[in-house]
Amino acid sequence: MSVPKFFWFYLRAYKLQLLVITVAIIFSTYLQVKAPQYTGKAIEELTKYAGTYFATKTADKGPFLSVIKLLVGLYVLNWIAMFVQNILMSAVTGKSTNKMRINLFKKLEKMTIQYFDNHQDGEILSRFTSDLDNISNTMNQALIQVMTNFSMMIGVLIMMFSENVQMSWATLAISPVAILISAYIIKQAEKSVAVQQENVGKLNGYINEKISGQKVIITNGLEDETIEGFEVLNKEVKKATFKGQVYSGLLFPTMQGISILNTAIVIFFGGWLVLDGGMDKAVGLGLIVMFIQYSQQFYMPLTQISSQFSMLQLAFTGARRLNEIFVVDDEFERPNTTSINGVNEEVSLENVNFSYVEGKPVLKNVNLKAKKGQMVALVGPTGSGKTTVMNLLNRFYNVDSGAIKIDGQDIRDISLPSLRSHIGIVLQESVLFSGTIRDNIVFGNRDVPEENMISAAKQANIHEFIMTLDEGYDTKINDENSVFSVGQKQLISIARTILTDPSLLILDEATSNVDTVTESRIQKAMENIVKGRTSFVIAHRLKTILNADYIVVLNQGEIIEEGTHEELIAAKGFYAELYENQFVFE
Ligand SMILES: Nc1ncnc2c1ncn2[C@@H]1O[C@H](COP(=O)(O)OP(=O)(O)OP(=O)(O)O)[C@@H](O)[C@H]1O
Repeated sequence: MSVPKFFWFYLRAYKLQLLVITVAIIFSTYLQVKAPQYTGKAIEELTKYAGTYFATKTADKGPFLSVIKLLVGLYVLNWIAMFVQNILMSAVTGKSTNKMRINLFKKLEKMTIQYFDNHQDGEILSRFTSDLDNISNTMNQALIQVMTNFSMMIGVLIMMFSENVQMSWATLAISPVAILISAYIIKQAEKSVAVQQENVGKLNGYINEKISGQKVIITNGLEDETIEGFEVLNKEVKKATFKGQVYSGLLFPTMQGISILNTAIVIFFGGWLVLDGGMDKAVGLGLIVMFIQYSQQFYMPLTQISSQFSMLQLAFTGARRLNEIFVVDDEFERPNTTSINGVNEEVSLENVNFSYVEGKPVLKNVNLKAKKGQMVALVGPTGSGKTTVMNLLNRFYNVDSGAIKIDGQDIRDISLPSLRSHIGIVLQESVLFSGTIRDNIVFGNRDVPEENMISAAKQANIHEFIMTLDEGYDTKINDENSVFSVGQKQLISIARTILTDPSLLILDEATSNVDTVTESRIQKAMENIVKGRTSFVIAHRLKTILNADYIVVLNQGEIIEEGTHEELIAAKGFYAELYENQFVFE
């Protein structure tokens, strides 16, 4: 969608308001153009009145007062017209940008995990902040002024041509040059603004990343490097902003210069009309004075529009950047997908090949099967592709070739909502959302009875811990006093998953920062949650691996060994060696 189309998409619902705004602008322009005439008339009447009064000591104030009344009426009407413009524009801006914000968020919720993996959070966030702000500010502040100036220009054109056609053309002679020069400057400013917004996005991304990684920065003493990195990006923002400002700043004086040049042309041409064209001197002089004023009146709005251009630019760039998000592909769905009612026989990976980046295969011809109720442990060194298998099972990404099947049905033929409603996922770094523990456990399942929630928490081995908290299930997650450990967070998210009663489970065990008490709780919770469910576990603990029905060892995207623990030990291969060294894939 082009930028004008983008704006029209959001503004078309307010055609009536925009029409009223336009009429009000034309009306107030008319009043503004008219006002000098009435002011002149008032002076004229006042002079007449004063003349008569001084001569005769009596005079009629009536004509003067009626012009003054008219003038007051004119200003009041103009005030009303401007008030209507502003209030309506604020309403249209508020509503349309609100719709943009809603649509943007809705779009984010439909986008692929790939997009989030490939873009920094801050960069995405800056579309909600600076880009939307720029659009809103411009619509609120610059749009009415630009429209007013346009209408002024048209008004002046009409008046000029009704007075003298030859002189009008002389006044406009230089305007193509003015338009060409300003178009060039605007184009350059546009480029700089685009770079500026791009750089602001990158800077936001950087800040966001560093804030979330602050602990790592402090513990590794990386403060100075972090500041240096910030300064590099900040400098880029400064450079692009400056460049944009230079071009925008160039516009105003250039247009002023052209306007002065134009005045000279008008005087020269007017003089020629009188001297060589045989025009009456007094008429000619009046015409020159009139057109000098018109020339200034014509170039003034043109200059103002140009000076408002940098603001319009920011809004255009903002619209383009929002549009970039709207055109990103949604999650892939084949036509005519079906629903499933869970795993009834097995989940299988058949000749699965996958790469995040073309030419760099991450999974190579993977074949894997989990019978209903079985627990399959995925083990292997870091980067071997374990998380990728999980990403594919959940269809965060789609396989390049081969297929993942549930009961023989390709998961790409199952609708995403249906597939995901039967899959439960517990991530290594569990995410808790703001709100209470209760909110986090019943997440997305608000009508759930209290006893079900407590039962889930008991199975997840977290109920006892929650009961030791003063406010129990109503303890706020973001409360300063209740910082949960990684293990506790994982237990809460296990309770959340248990409550959704999935038939296929994907678990990534937490490895770090878990004390022994929490570790044994997690172990218990894991045993409870996998009971009776088909599950894939990225296992880091020996105990989990020993509990698995089947173990798959991945290395560089390939299955290098598979079988039960005993079988793998007997095979005396990669697994056996790691086991004997007590190095269990931590
Ligand atoms: N979003 C991504 N884009 C590009 N490459 C990726 C992406 N995610 C992972 N990879 C690459 O894919 C390979 C497998 O990664 P994966 O996360 O599946 O490994 P893993 O076995 O789960 O590792 P770990 O135990 O460290 O979590 C790695 O080489 C990794 O660099």
